[in-house]
Amino acid sequence: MQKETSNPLTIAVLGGGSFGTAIANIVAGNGHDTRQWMRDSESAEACREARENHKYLPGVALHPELCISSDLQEAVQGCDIIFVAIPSKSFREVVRRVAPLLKPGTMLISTTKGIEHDNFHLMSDILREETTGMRVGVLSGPNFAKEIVAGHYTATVIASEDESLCKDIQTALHSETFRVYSSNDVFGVELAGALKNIYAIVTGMAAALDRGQNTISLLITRSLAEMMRFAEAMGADPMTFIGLAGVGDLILTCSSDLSRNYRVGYLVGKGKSLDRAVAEIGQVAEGVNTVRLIKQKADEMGVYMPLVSAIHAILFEERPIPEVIRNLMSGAQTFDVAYSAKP
Ligand SMILES: NC(=O)C1=CN([C@@H]2O[C@H](COP(=O)(O)OP(=O)(O)OC[C@H]3O[C@@H](n4cnc5c(N)ncnc54)[C@H](O)[C@@H]3O)[C@@H](O)[C@H]2O)C=CC1
Ligand SMILES: O=C(CO)COP(=O)(O)O
Repeated sequence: MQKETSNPLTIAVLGGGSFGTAIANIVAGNGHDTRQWMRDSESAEACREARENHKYLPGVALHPELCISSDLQEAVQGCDIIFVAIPSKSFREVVRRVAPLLKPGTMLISTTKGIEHDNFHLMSDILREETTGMRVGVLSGPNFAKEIVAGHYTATVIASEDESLCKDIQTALHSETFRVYSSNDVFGVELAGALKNIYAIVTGMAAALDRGQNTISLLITRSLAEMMRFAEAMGADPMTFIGLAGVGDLILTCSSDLSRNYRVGYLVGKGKSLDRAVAEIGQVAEGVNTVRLIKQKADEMGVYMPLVSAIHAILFEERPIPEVIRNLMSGAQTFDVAYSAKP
């Protein structure tokens, strides 16, 4: 359905996958001049002709006014807002290509829940490093692309130190079924989105091993404790983790096989190799790389993250699952809640 907007903007979405398509459909539906860029001209042509992104969101009609292009310059020219929905592995390469094509003051919004391979740069770091004079934000929350396009009531978070950017993104994305909350803790929101993928692998594995709801609840709650402990050690605000981008996305991703990360864990739990599981899913599962990076960082900083160590041991150290579970269950029994509202 087309919504009238009093302030139509020019918006590009970079990335031809499921989340890029979902975001592009929302903003086009809100009456903005919207272009979706995908690198492959054949895929762009197929989406244009069928008015459907058959590979990533089969059966979902693309908005009639959404313009799909494989020409980067055409897609981003004159844009007020650019959403970057490119997997972390290729994020820098795409931002570097797009940087010289932007007008000053463009709002650049990452939707990517990952950490750059081989270093510890988050996507907003890359946006700042590769461009000058742009306004940067991060979008993250409990947001399965498939449920967004199906019109399920959904909320997300826009994080930026730039308050007016937050307002503009809230207005551009808000619809009858989509709400956008704001935060000024960019690092916390972004870290939460990346970290929760690890724990979705863990709970997917627990589901494959036929563990019940007690186990899932234990895992989700202790995952949150670990995420907050790590966030605090890294200088983020742990309270951000009790919001939509933290516990909201953690519950979502750890409870549903719509999550690719959960499915990786499930397949490994059923005996498949990690490579086989990733190949079978055929879409990005950011958590696999994030496990490696967080394990390394937590070890360097001396942060206690038993679930990260456990899933790392299973995925990358060829340790048998029963042995890893035994170790986890025999670890020290400490305080439940380490944070207190009392002064
Ligand atoms: N799918 C979802 O429900 C959600 C995904 N996200 C995040 O959004 C990011 C993107 O995810 P999806 O769209 O779901 O991934 P996807 O696997 O569905 O699609 C990724 C897209 O990126 C493109 N791509 C890969 N390398 C590229 C390159 N070098 N240049 C240009 N394009 C390239 C692929 O061709 C594909 O179109 C991920 O970091 C994910 O964590 C965030 C919220 C929800
Ligand atoms: O981040 C997501 C939902 O909020 C999607 O999770 P997956 O990348 O595991 O599919």
